Amino acid sequence: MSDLRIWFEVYTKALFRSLPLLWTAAPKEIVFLVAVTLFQGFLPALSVWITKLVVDTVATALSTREELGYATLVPLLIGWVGALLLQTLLDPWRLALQGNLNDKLTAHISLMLMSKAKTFPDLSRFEDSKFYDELQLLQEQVRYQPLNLLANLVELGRSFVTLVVMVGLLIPLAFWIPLVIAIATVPQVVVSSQYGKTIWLTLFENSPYARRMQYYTSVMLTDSYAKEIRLFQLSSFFMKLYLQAFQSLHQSMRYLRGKQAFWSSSLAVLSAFGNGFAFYWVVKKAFRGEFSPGSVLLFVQSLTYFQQNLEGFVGNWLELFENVLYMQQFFNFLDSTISMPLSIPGEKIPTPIRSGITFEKVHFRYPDSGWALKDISFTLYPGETVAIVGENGAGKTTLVKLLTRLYDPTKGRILVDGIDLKNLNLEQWRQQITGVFQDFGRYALTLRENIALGNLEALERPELLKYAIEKADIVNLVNRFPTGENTPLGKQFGGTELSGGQWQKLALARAFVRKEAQLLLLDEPTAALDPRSEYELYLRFVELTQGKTTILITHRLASVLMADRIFVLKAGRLIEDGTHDELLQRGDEYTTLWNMQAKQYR
Ligand SMILES: Nc1ncnc2c1ncn2[C@@H]1O[C@H](COP(=O)(O)OP(=O)(O)OP(=O)(O)O)[C@@H](O)[C@H]1O
Repeated sequence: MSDLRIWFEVYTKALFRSLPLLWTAAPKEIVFLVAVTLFQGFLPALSVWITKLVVDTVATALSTREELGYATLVPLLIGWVGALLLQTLLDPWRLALQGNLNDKLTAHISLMLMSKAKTFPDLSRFEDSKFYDELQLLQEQVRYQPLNLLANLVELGRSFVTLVVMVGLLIPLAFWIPLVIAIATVPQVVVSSQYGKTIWLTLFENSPYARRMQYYTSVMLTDSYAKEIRLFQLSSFFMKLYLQAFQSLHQSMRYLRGKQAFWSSSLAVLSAFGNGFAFYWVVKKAFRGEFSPGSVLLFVQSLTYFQQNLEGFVGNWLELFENVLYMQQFFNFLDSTISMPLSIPGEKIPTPIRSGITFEKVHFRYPDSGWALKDISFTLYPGETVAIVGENGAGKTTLVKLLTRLYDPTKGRILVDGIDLKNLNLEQWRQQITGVFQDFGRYALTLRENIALGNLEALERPELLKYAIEKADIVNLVNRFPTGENTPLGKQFGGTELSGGQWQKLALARAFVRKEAQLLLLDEPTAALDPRSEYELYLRFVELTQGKTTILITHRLASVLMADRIFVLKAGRLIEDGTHDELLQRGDEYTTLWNMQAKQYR
């Protein structure tokens, strides 16, 4: 019982928190929707009442053998047709209002989701699969859950109005009739609500399956995988995986939905008995002449409306349940604390950095994983270029993630001119960094915007854009397009598709457009470039990195010759540190790697 009470409290809290939030999204549409729907709630009662009047007038005329005059009939006819017409006329307007409301609610909630996501400064949330599952579910259902919450609430209101008016019509005949029918319906409401809750929670628990289904669909239906799917003939394989995930999800849902339907339909029999009994009672009374024919008609119609609206009421109540649970999950997301402690406003960034960036016994492990970095200590001196080499999985990219504070070290510290990175203002720190990640973005925007993402000022400063274009050596590429910098890129919205290497050059331009950054991070920046482009880029390397502290991660050892120092990482440890010549003289890991590559060229 106390469990039920807690549940009820959580539910009502989420409901009442949702209302002001939805209200701010579209107050005008909500007012109109409520007004139209509630007004529609009165209309059935109006037509039932007019029908009764018509029947009674006809019956009296028949018994007294009087002529029915137009003066009596026409107002009744107008009233009856008017009520019917209003109901039909208002429906399209209600639908149009709901459409507009849905657009606004979806945009409002989606923006709130994005605003919250913006407050996560690190990557840990996005790499936590449970959290990611929940976020996906919220995002998928944003198009209908908030709207349905309002629609169901308003419908509840409408059904309630109709119910109250029908009760008003029924009570003069027999006060106990609505009471009996309502009581017979209560068990159905309670049981259905319980199942509604269980079904939603099960859906939530099973969201990894739902996400897998979505993933397999995207593998089959998007262009990113189209080549391999066809070459390796993988369609059936992915469809099988999809079916497996579907069956796991569907099995538990089907069972619960079946149970819910069984109990709801069984309990519906109870309310049918209530109705049947009331019907028998009224017809008997009419036979005895205690009720007029109009009253019998009024009774039968009111009872039908009463029953229909009661069912509608229960249905809306159940759906509302699911909608509120969605909103509750949404609020859980909004209330989730940020995963990284931030120093606000934080200490100012030394400009320029004078003594350097120091890693002091830094250890790092990803959540639920082993150590990715162990006991790393070094200093990056201002203006120097350090190349980091090492096998796949050695920890090179992780090191860059710590430097950009996409994660904090698990143990140890990173110091910038002696100040702990955690105490610096994060936003300002990131403004000091530029670079190219291994998995750089390919945005479906114009070429100009793709570059300016590195420094949005460039949208208004053509000279800055020109500077980045020249530095990344893409003047010819830009000039090749008739629309130049304004050429839309990416296939998503019908833009021009670039080659892998051209995209990478664009990513380099994006890095260079952040001209004032002190730190340049290049994680495999030439992996997709042709030998000539790569050669030309490295020829200008000194000029490109002028005035910046640079970290270059690369597997092509020829390019590390540009570096002042080379770090060799192995299984998360920094095992060697020195110039190319020093490391070759030492004859350890670096020498082995160097000789392996040199042999290939020979
Ligand atoms: N998001 C993550 N969650 C858990 N483990 C991760 C994550 N990213 C990387 N790792 C693990 O951390 C280790 C270091 O990975 P990292 O990406 O830093 O290697 P790398 O040296 O950059 O490799 P590569 O040369 O292949 O790019 C690897 O064992 C990897 O499996």
